[in-house]
Amino acid sequence: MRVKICGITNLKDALHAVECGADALGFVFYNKSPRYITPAAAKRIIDQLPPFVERVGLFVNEGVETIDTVCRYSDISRAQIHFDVDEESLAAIGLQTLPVVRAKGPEDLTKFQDRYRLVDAYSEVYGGAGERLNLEWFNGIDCSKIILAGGLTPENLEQVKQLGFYGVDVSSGVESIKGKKDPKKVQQFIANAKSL
Ligand SMILES: O=C(O)c1ccccc1NCC(=O)[C@H](O)[C@H](O)COP(=O)(O)O
Repeated sequence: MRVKICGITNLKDALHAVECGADALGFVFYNKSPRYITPAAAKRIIDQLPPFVERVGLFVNEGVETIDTVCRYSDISRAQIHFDVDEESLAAIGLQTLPVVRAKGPEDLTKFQDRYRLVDAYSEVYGGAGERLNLEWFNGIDCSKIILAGGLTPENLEQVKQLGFYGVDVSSGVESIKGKKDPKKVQQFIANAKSL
């Protein structure tokens, strides 16, 4: 099970998550988020990371040029797209992408079904809301290219064991306050995910 720790705002949390085995770190470039980080601050963190860590930049309602510019400057390896896009728009972005499905019901789970995608619970704040999805929606769905997000915690990860997700993503469920990760929760979340 791959693990993304999202909403990284400081070097200490970034290095701790990597030491615990995180496969990816998420950097929120949406300035209305309590986890917002500037491209310059993200670059300072990313420049200190060891090899083989996916650096995911999160974008809400940004144009291709902005996405490309920020990702190139901050050394982001994949752009996570939190707004409605089609395949043509994704292809125009100059690096690997991760489309986000903000699911309101099971009918949303087949969007981008041939792609690796992050499936999150729909929320008005675009993400990081701590809201769960109904896992029954995934029964009978090929989850091998889905990264599950939304209200996950070290304690509730067990519930997703049988569904065959490619990975899991978490932000608020491993925080002490918004924008600050709790080291013990991060360590437990990653250990539990890797044992599924
Ligand atoms: O985390 C945020 O504050 C955020 C703000 C705006 C767009 C996306 C955002 N996060 C996206 C993520 O991938 C979160 O990790 C995902 O929504 C799960 O969050 P949580 O339910 O808090 O684990």
